[in-house]
Amino acid sequence: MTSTPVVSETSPLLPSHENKRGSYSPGSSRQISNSYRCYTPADLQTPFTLCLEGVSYSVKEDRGPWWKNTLLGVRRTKEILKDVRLIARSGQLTAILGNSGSGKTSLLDVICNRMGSNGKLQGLVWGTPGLIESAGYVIQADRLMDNLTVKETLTYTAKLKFVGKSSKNLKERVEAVISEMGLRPVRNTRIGGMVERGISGGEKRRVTIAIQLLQNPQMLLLDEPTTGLDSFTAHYLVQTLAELAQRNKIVLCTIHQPRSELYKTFDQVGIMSRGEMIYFGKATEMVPYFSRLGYPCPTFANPLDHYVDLSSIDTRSADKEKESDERVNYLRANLLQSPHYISMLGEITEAMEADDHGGERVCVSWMWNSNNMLRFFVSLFILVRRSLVNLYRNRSAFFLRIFTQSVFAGMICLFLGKLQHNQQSIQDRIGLLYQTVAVPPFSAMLHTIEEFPSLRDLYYRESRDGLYVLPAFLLSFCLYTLPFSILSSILYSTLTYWVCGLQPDPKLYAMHAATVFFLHYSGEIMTVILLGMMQNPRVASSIVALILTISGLIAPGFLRTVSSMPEIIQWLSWASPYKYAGEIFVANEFNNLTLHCGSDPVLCLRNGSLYITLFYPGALDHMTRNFAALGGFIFGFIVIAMVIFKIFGIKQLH
Ligand SMILES: Nc1ncnc2c1ncn2[C@@H]1O[C@H](COP(=O)(O)OP(=O)(O)OP(=O)(O)O)[C@@H](O)[C@H]1O
Repeated sequence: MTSTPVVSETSPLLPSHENKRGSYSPGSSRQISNSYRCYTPADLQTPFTLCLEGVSYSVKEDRGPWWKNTLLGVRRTKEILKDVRLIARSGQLTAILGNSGSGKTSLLDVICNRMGSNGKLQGLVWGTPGLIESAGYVIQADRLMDNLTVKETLTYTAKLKFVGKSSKNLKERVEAVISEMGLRPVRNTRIGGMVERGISGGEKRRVTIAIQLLQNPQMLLLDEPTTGLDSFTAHYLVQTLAELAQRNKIVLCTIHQPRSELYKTFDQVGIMSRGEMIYFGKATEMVPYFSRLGYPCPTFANPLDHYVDLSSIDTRSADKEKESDERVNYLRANLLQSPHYISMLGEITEAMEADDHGGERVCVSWMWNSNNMLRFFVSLFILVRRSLVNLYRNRSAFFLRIFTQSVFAGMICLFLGKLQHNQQSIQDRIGLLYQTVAVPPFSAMLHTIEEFPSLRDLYYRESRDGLYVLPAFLLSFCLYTLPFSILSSILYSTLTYWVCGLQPDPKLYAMHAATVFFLHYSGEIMTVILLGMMQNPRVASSIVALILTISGLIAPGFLRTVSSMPEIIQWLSWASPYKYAGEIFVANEFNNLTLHCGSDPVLCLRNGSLYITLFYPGALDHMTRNFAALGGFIFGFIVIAMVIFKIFGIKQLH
């Protein structure tokens, strides 16, 4: 097996997990070389082979109450895969079956090097050079953008995947994949979501598979591709997978409750229990094999279902568990001694000995072979455009993004009316400014909570597929929300400022609107930070709401003068954008504001500047500092978001 190296180093923009990819597992007895070799698809030789030799995978799991885990470090090791051996060759469709929790998904994760960081892998995952690195992995859930059509979904993915390729080539590839997956009739139909119906569940699965086929992988791994589909659609999908395999690909899928006819569609079947293989071999030999062991398949029973049940551990009672445990041990022991399994072990050894790459790590060059800077900016542009198109198609969300703040503003205007210049109007002004500090970040949070989680989950999948890197994703979200933030802030400010009658000076108005924008935008990014830490949007929104409410209470000084607050709270207020925004609003509005005294000339504030002197001393001199601080907060929040996503990593999605 020879191949031509094309690029000798991986890209610095490559996500860290990409750099770790290699044909050899950490526990491998073969030596792992530090150098990378890169291949173009043309270098990937046929036939392709995937071998697993003695693969065991375990994770550290928390045990007992959290405080014990945290303080005493009590963790137990959980074995997920035990001594798994298998071989799959191009042209074969292999199905991995097993009851829930038997380790099917973990097996695919291990093959594709997508295990979590708390896992320990032993044994060897070996593939023809470039095979594993270029593999397509179809996860259980369809993470797609609801409002894009099938063709648009594939076109955007192709653009992200093949930066620098001509649009004619991309179009051809997209059309080819659409035809391959039988999506022609729905190519211009929207994907659809919970509210607006689009293509069917089976078609969504096909789109998810089509995405992986864009790069024409030689190996396709699918985690339960038929889950949630009716039996006809599931059958049709598995037939498609068999056709894909016939095009010289390795297709390996885990599957739940397949129809009995599918039994003949699979070339190989693996049945797992407790992380061990109970059967691995040709599908057609499965029934005779189990029959020889004394477990014939009853007439009219689905052999796949029957033998999965047979190899499952029944935990309903201690007796049943013991009995099923003994049966599974018996089946496992027999598999290890069976002639077809022993001959497969020989094939594994033979396939790996034919490898002349000596354990070097490989990468596939076409994923990252274009100029990195160019790739970064092109992916940024595509991501922004894709998000905008997706949002624009959802008219209600699109208009809400622009006008929600204006509705708030309208309510405030209705409530306050035109502000007077009497003594009571001081209170009215402070009330208006308090709302102006509180509303923008809150309304930004509402939109981000609605839109960001699905984009984030898409990022988790697409970055694992090597489409783009974290900075491109986060910056694309910042750029995508920027025009909405600007527009809705201008609308909000214009309404409240001119209808309520704040100081009629265009320069002061511009400063007021800019401050509203800074607050709105910082609310967006603060929510992104929380959504990077927490998967559950409800928890994230509660925490953001709490932070915003507390900040609104203590930082701008509208409810209680800052100087009269306990010192610790005064210090805390420095960490909130509200403090700086509050000062700008007050300085803007109260400076040289003429106020009438009415009937009581003694208890009277004739000039707003006095209000500033009393309650916001120095606010007029701090204007530049305050604007710089607001800009700094936005920059800081973006940096924190990057760090948070780095720390919390790319979630494993199934
Ligand atoms: N990172 C992890 N930490 C702790 N336990 C894990 C981890 N990954 C997998 N497991 C456990 O390993 C076992 C096998 O999980 P896996 O998802 O591979 O099963 P499965 O056969 O795909 O199940 P299903 O058919 O329900 O999806 C389960 O008990 C699961 O809880």
